[in-house]
Amino acid sequence: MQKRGYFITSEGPEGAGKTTVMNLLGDKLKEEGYDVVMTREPGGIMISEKIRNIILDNEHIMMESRTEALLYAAARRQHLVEKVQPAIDAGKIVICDRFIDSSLAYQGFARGIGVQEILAINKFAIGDTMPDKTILFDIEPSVGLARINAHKNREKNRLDVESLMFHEKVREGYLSLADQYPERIEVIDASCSVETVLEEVYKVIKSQLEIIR
Ligand SMILES: Nc1ncnc2c1ncn2[C@@H]1O[C@H](COP(=O)(O)OP(=O)(O)OP(=O)(O)O)[C@@H](O)[C@H]1O
Ligand SMILES: Cc1cn([C@H]2C[C@H](O)[C@@H](COP(=O)(O)O)O2)c(=O)[nH]c1=O
Repeated sequence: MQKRGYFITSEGPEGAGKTTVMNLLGDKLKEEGYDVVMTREPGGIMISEKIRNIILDNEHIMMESRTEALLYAAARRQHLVEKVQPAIDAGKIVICDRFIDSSLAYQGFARGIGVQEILAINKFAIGDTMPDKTILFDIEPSVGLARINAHKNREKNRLDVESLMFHEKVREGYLSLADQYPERIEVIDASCSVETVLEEVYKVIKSQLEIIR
C-alpha cells in the first residue's frame, strides 16, 4: 500500500512567528531528507491567492462576516484539492500556514458567527481531511501586533487592523480549540526567542514523524 504523507498546520494570532519558525522547520526537515511542501492559507495556488486578495484588501471594509467565512472556505477547498491532498497522497510532508482552526478562531469565535456554523461550511469544503498535527503559536495579541508594527514596510491587511479586543477573542478561541482537540493541537509559547520556539516545534514534529516512519 502507498505510504500516506503527513499534514502539519501552524496557527496563532498575528505576529506570533508562524511563518518565521515554520520556514526554518521546513528547511531543517528538507536537510534531513524529508520531502516537504510549504504552503499557506488563504492562498498557496493561483485561485486561492486571488481570493486572498479579495478578503484581505483594506478597501473591502463592507465585507459581511459570513461572506468572509465563505470566501476563506472556498479558497481552502481549491487549495486542498489542487495542492494539499495530492502532496499528502504522494507521501509528502505538507506544512500549511493556517487552515480550518483559523476560520474557527477568527470567524467562529472573534466574529461571533459560531463554531458549529463554521465547522459546517468547512466540512462541505474539506470533508474529512484534517491536519495530523497543529502547532498553536500562543502569544499575547499585543506582543504579536507590536512585532508586526515594528516593521514599517509590512503592509497591514483588513484583519491586522481589527481592534485589540478582536485579536484577544481570536486567542481565546484558539485556546479553547486546543482544550477541545488536545491530541491534535500542540500549544507552544511563542513569546520566547525564535531559536527556542523552533526547538520546541521541532521536538513535537520529529517525535510524530518517528512514530509514523
Ligand atoms: N520569537 C520571536 N521573537 C521576536 N520576534 C519574532 C519572533 N518570531 C518572529 N518574529 C518577528 O515577528 C514578525 C512577525 O513574524 P511572522 O511573520 O513569522 O509571524 P506570523 O505569525 O506569520 O504573522 P502573521 O500571521 O500576522 O502573518 C517578524 O518581523 C519576525 O521577524
Ligand atoms: C485562513 C484564515 C485566515 N484568516 C485571517 C488571519 C490573518 O489575519 C489573515 C491571513 O494573513 P496571514 O498574514 O497570512 O496570517 O487571514 C481568517 O480570518 N480565517 C481563515 O480561515
